[in-house]
Amino acid sequence: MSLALKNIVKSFGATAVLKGVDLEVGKGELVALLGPSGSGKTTLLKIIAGLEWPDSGMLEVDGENWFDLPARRRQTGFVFQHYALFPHMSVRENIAFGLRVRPRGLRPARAKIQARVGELLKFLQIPHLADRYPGQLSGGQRQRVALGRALAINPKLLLLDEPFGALDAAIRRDLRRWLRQVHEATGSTTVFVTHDQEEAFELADRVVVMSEGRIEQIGPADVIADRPATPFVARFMGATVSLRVRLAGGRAVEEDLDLSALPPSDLPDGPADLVIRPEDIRLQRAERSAWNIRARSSNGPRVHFALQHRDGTEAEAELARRDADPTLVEGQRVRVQILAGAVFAQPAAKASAPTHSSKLKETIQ
Ligand SMILES: Nc1ncnc2c1ncn2[C@@H]1O[C@H](COP(=O)(O)OP(=O)(O)OP(=O)(O)O)[C@@H](O)[C@H]1O
Repeated sequence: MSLALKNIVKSFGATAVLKGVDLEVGKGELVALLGPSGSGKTTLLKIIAGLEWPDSGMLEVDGENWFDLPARRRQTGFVFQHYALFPHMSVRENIAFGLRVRPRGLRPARAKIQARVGELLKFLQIPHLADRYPGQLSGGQRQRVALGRALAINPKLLLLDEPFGALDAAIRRDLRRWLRQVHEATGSTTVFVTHDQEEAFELADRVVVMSEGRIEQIGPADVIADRPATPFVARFMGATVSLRVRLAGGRAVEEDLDLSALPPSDLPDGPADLVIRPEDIRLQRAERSAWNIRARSSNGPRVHFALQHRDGTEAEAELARRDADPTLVEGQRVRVQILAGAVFAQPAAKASAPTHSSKLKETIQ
């Protein structure tokens, strides 16, 4: 099935949590909702599941208005991080639960339920755990059972909220691969929530980046990483350095920065923000430069430089230890070369803010 959310608005009291969300998910697609804590991901997922209601907006599934359907009729399977397994039920009973509580008329016969559970145990590679209780399982095994419980009803739509959130990194990686295989085998349309970029990028066909109740960008992982649509997405992807530059004839220019490696931009001339990953900055000793190294520190394989311009502007660079010139020490003046970065026109209100070289000019005058 495919789903379309249209202009979803939701507030809790005075707090606007979703501010007009539009999203389409295609049949069989695996989509990740990615964003910082509080951006509205879980609320959006709950609205799709029928566990929360929006103030306004539409949810169409295969063209049908789902806001007319109560949660139990929506045939969605969900795994929420805090939606624990029933501790007094065995694995087999937990997986059967969703089928046993289906409304009369939709509930399969007992033998059918047993057969479906047997099938799922095999599919999830956990038949040996069938008679254990949740308390006798590892975290990873519990998540497999939780997914089994969600899949039992043959959901039209699978909704997962931080499904591997509480597990350690190695188990998360294994489960991710496994979930991708499960998704490919079932073909179910899946929406999952995560704040872990790696998880979103490895698993999803498309990633939806959310911030403060809005969608900032929707796209495949490589497009989000290489062509962030907004400064927020660029920063969220690790571009933590933001510098004011000027655009002139499609090129970013700034007196004290070497920007020659940046591709041309099609933005109009004028002030702009250049958003850069610290690892895309190269430094070279240059005694007359306006930039100097304020601090150098290291975290094992990486060396981190805190940089400061004469006008007070700050930036940071990070290099692999083997690439870091040992003479680049605190107090050293350096030429700053930007190898890659995303350029954004400044919003009109901010357009009059000085670039660091114009601030510098004001200081000199
Ligand atoms: N039932 C509720 N009552 C009041 N406020 C709520 C409720 N549920 C969520 N919120 C608020 O709505 C905002 C968005 O919450 P939501 O759980 O959707 O964000 P999220 O992006 O999933 O965050 P996280 O990654 O931390 O789970 C938060 O500010 C949260 O405090």
